Amino acid sequence: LNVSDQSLPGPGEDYYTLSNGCPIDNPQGLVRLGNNELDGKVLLQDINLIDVLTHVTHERIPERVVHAKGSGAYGVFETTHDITNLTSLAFLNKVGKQTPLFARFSTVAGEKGSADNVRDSRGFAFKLYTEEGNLDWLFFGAPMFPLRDPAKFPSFTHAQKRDPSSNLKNASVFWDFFNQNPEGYNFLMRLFSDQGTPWSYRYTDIHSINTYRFTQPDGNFHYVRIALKTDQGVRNLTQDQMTRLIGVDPDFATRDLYTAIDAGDFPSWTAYAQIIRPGDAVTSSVNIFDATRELPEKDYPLIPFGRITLNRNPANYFAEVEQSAFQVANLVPGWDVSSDPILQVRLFPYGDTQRYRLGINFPQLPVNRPVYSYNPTRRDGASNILNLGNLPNYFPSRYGPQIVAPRQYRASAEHMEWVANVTSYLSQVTDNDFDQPRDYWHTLAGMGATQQANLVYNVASSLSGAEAAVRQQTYKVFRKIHRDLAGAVQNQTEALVLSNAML
Ligand code: HEM
Repeated sequence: LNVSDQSLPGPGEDYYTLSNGCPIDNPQGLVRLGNNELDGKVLLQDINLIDVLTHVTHERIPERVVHAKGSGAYGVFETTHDITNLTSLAFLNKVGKQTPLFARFSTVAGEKGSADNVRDSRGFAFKLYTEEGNLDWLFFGAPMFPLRDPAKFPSFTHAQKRDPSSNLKNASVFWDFFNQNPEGYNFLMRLFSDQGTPWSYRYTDIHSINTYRFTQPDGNFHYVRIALKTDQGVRNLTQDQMTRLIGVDPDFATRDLYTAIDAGDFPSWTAYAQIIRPGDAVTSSVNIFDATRELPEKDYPLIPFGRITLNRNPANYFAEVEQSAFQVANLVPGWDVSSDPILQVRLFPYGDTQRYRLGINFPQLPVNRPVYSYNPTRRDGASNILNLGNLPNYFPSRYGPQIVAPRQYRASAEHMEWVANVTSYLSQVTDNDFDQPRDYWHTLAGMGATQQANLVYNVASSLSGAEAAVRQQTYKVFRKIHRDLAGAVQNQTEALVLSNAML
């Protein structure tokens, strides 16, 4: 008996059954007492009815607390350049090597049924099924994150979501959060430019944001940030195009990805690494462990090393996309985290929420399963499918497999020794936090005649929904970035407030 194969109807098996496989001829019928057309009592004996009703009432599982609306696809990572001098990652050890992967792309703040094309960040998660285990990449569209202090994550998440009282999105709360935490304005500048409303997932560049480490078995390592540049070209929507599109097709980005792959028009991204030598971390122009900061391409050029192509749609959305589970903690030899506090903290919540969302045995689900995994103490638990058969549940054991060649993961960790005082740390906002937003304001001017104006219009559309005190505070923060930007935002927002009041 192969318990991992689900039996689906085949030729000659086209009949309905109870959940135990017992054939039934009338699955829509009712077992009841009484023959009268309108009058009869349903019996508990109606096994089929009780089974199908209890199944439907148990259909829903918790949606992801963030990134709830998403699309998935299978594909392949192809190594295009030799970077074995930087990392021992097995899937990069030969030019031309192909590694299968599963990807899930998402919006961040909206619920599972929310519209795709809203102004929001985009999440891009990849599960690379490498020969040395699953490597998960959980990246963003923007090259920076709004936070560098992880304990702010729950407030940030709540401020973007629905008000606990009205159950409405609340512009005052959203802007107040960022005014209290202005290190996030660098991220806001991207969010409120047209980059915040990408045409669809296929036309978006992708960034690791956090600094990771490319490692070697001898303990050497390089810091690295990854950029995946879309081969389709970047394509964004204006605010008005977004509003119209959401009205016409709230699932546009989902449809765009699915239909492109279905038609054989496979989207792809070129993978680049930005490398920082360990000794350069302290002299770098930006703090490489600060997730609110972009790592400038002029200082850290993009080194190409691969291509991701998506080429197959999932057969079943719930089984494969909804139940997919990506974790920063899914590391493999040659790849490791850095001291970035956001990244360090991200090692914990993904597995934790997935144990709640999917149950303890979620790594056994086909989409999450690595090519090989073995630890005899990982046993039992709800809905266990594999459970290592008759192998002993302890180790080492004379009754189990004899492990002949233990492999090490993260060998480089052994070479990092720390002696330090325990401190309570909270980062401070300084003028430096406004230099990248200011640079971006100037960059927008070079990106096309309307780009600065679009950002101002996009901010005004949102900020005009906030209370006067929050608006005034927002103008103050924008003034730290650029007087022209602040002036334009103030004029347009207050004009919108006035015209809304007259409606
Ligand atoms: C303190 C910081 C962060 C925390 C606590 C956090 C937490 C979470 C949680 C709880 C989920 C839902 C996971 C699930 O239900 O399977 C999630 C999803 C996700 N996060 Fe984060 N996150 C943080 C920062 C980031 C950053 C900086 C990035 C990108 C660079 C990121 C990318 C993603 C992506 C792509 C997903 C969606 C995964 C999927 O498609 O299933 N997160 N995050």
